[in-house]
Parts: sequence; C-alpha cells; structure tokens
Amino acid sequence: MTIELKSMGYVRVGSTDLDQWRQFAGKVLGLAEGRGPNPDNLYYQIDSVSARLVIVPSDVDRFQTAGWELADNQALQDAREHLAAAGVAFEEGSTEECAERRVQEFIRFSDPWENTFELFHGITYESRPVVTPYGANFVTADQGMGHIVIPVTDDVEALKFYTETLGFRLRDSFSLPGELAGKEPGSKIWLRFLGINPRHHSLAFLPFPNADKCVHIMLEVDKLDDVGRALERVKKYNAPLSATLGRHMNDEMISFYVKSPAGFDIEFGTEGLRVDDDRWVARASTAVSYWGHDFSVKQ
Ligand SMILES: Cc1ccc(O)c(O)c1CC[C@@H]1C(=O)CC[C@]2(C)C(=O)CC[C@@H]12
Ligand SMILES: [Fe+2]
Repeated sequence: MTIELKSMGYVRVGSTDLDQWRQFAGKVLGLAEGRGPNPDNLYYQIDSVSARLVIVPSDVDRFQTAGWELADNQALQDAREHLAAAGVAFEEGSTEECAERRVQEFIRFSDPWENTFELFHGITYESRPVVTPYGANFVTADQGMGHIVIPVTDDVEALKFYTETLGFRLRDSFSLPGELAGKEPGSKIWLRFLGINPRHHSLAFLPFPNADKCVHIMLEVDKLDDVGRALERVKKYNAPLSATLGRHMNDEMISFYVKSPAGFDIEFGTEGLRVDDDRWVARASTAVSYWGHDFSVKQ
C-alpha cells in the first residue's frame, strides 16, 4: 500500500498586510479574486477550483501550508493508515477548517524538517468560468495547481521520506557543491525533483536550511505571451524580480521568479514538460537552465 497523491491542490499564506497581497496576486500575477467563508481572508482562483491560494491575516508574512489532493475518502483513509504505520503523526482538520479550505476532509502532518502539509479530498469548484484579470489561462487539471520547492537539511532522508512515505516519484536530480551546506569540499548535495502526475515536478527540495519554509511556488500559464505580460507588470508595480526569464533544463519551463510579500518567490512560467510515468526515467540535469534565469538580480 502506498499513498497516491494526485496533485498540489491549494496553498495557504499568512500576511501582515493583505493590501500588499491584493496588489501582488491580483495585479502582478493576474489571479482572479474570489470569495470564501472568512471575510478577513483573500481567496484566489486560477481555474474552477473555489480557492487555490488563500491569504490569511497573521502577525508574520510566511508560507503556511499546501494541500495535496487524494482521489476520495477511501484514499484519504488509506493515507491515514499508511502514515500511522510509518510513524508520522497527523491531526484531523476540524469542520470549520474544512469549510475554510472548501474541502470535504483533510489531515495535517509535518515532515521531519518542519514543513507542514495537508492531505485532502473533495475540493469544491464553481459553476461560473473563471475570468482572470489579464485573460491568462493557468495550466492545472491533472497537473494540479503548480509546484513547490521546500528546504530540507538531509537530502538522503528527504528522498526516502517523500518517495517511500508519501509516494512521490523521482523525476530529476541536480547537484550543488556540498560546501553550500557546510559539508566537506568536493562533496555533493542534491536538489531532487519529484512528481505525482504528468507535471514534471510537483515538489522539489533544496538541501539546505532556509528560514522560510518555502523557496518558491510555481504557477504555469498556457501562453508565452502571458509570461511576457506578467513580467511587464512586475516592472510596472516595482515587484522585486528574483531571477530573469530563462528556460529550465529539466522541465523545459520558460519562467521568471518574483519575490512575493511573504518572502518566498513565485515562479511564473509556461511550456512545462508533461511526463508519462510508463516511459519516464529519472535523469540528472547538468545545469539549472538552457539559458537565462539569472538569480544574481535578486536584491
Ligand atoms: C533547477 C530548477 C529546475 C526547475 C525548476 O522549476 C526550478 O525551480 C529549479 C530550481 C531553481 C533554484 C531556485 O529556485 C533557488 C536557487 C537555486 C536553488 C540555486 O541556487 C540553483 C537552482 C536554483
Ligand atoms: Fe521551480
């Protein structure tokens, strides 16, 4: 028995200044503001799902959690048994918390590096088509909301945890010099890219500590023009660019990175690779990008 995650379903972020997020999510990223049960929160849609990105008032600006989607109640029950057998503690989401996430049921757990995630089923979706502010169409459906990169401190244990315990599949690896993590010169640490659906990676981990529990979240649109338009809005609204436009080697995504009000980056891209698990073999990329992605612009 293994957990069968379907996709990344939603992301929740704490904010000290919701107006900053209103401008960033609505005007810079071009997400559609929706409605939800708590009038104090901001709810964003990128497709028919009621609430993909939720901004919650908080005394700290930070990533809170992401929800991973399971097929149904039976799959969530299997996941509870699997986590219990693996010795991973979890909590049940309350009725109010489920209503707030617009899901039928969820559980919450932490990985060994204090990254908190949720597993859910039964997300709600809206009858009216979503109309985003600048007309971009986001690539979701079987590929989910996008991908997330999180920090871990032990890449060997993290690969075991995310593949054996949570059922992610290894899609690509990229090495960095061990010195970056205080290891001996000449050693390597591994950035691992893991998938659960045709999206090349839904989760990646960076093998060194980061005070923020999120390095970046990637959102994908279906046209290069909408990446270009978003990049123009980054400049127009003076949002801090973290990396220039480029094309990644492993998933072939053309993207740029912009700093969100929570401190982590949003990667905004297009043309990400779809993979077929029956044919895919895990590879090891030898560069971050074919071209571009200059991270030295980061302030
Ligand atoms: C290498 C790579 C391929 C596809 C991606 O979607 C993707 O986000 C990345 C990683 C980019 C990554 C980063 O976000 C933060 C700074 C990083 C860790 C580096 O120092 C090298 C790779 C960079
Ligand atoms: Fe990424």
